Amino acid sequence: MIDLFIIKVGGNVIDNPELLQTFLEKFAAIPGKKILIHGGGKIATRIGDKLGIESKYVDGRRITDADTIDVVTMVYGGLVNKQLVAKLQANGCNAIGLTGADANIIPAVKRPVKEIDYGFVGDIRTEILHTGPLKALLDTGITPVFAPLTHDGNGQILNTNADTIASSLAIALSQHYSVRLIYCFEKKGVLRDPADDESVINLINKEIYQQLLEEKILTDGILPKLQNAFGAIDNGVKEVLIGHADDVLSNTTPKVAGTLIC
Ligand SMILES: Nc1ncnc2c1ncn2[C@@H]1O[C@H](COP(=O)(O)OP(=O)(O)O)[C@@H](O)[C@H]1O
Ligand SMILES: CC(=O)N[C@@H](CCC(=O)OP(=O)(O)O)C(=O)O
Repeated sequence: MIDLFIIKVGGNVIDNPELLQTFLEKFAAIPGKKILIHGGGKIATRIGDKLGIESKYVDGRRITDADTIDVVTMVYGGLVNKQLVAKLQANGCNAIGLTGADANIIPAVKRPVKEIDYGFVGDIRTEILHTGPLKALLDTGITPVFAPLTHDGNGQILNTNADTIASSLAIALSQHYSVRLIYCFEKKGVLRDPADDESVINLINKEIYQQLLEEKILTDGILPKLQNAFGAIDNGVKEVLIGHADDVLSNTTPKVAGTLIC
C-alpha cells in the first residue's frame, strides 16, 4: 500500500508565527501523499472576545451556540484555512482548503443533548465518510487542508474537534493507504512531567496509558488527543505519533521523535 501522512497541527502552533512558519516549511517538504488538519481554538476564542462572544468549554469541547458557530465558521473555514493554504502555496505545496462539507467528505450529526447541550457540535458519521474525493485530489498531487468543520446534510455547518477529524480521516483512509497519523503541537511529545519539556515518554501502550491516567499525569487537551490516538490504532491505523511541530519532517521518516502510540 502507498504511504499517506495525516498530520494535525494545533492552535498553539498556529497562533505562534515563528513556530507556524517552521512547521509549514517542513510540512511542505514532506514527499508523497499528505493531508493537513488544523485547529485554531485559541484564535476563535480571541476573535469571539473581540466580538463580545464569550467562549465556554466542557471536557475540551466548545459549547457552540448560534453566534459561536458563525464565529468558528469564519475563523476556521475562512481566516485560518485560507492563510494556511496561501502560506503552503508560498512554500511550493499545492494545497486546497476544505471543510467537511466540501464534496460531502465528512457528514456529521449534531451531538444529542444529554446532560449538556453542546449546541452546533458535530459527531462524525464515520460509517458514511466519503474518501473518494480525497483519493482523487491526492492522486493529482494536491494536498487537502481541513478546517475543523463538518455538516449535517441539511444545510447546517457543525463544529468538530480537529483531533477527532484527524483520527476519523486516518481510520477511513487506512482502507486504501498505509497511514501514519501525526499529532503536532508545541511540546516534544507526551510528557511525564508537564513542566519539564525534556521528560518525553517515547512509547505509550494501553497498559502504560492506564498507569499514566491513574498517576494523573495526563490532563487538559492531551486526554482527548490520546483517546483519539488509541481510537485510530484500534481501528486499522498503522502508526500514531504525538510530537513537536518542529519534528514533523523527521517524524515522516523511520527516525521518529516524540511519543509513539501502539
Ligand atoms: N502529560 C502531558 N504531556 C503533554 N501535554 C500535556 C500533558 N498534560 C497536559 N498537557 C497539555 O495538553 C496540551 C495539548 O492539548 P491541546 O491544547 O488541546 O493541544 P492542541 O490545541 O495542539 O491540539 C498541552 O499544551 C499541555 O498544556
Ligand atoms: C467542538 C470543538 O471543541 N471544536 C474545536 C475545534 C478547533 C480545535 O480543535 O482546535 P485546537 O486543535 O487548536 O484545539 C473548538 O472550537 O475549539
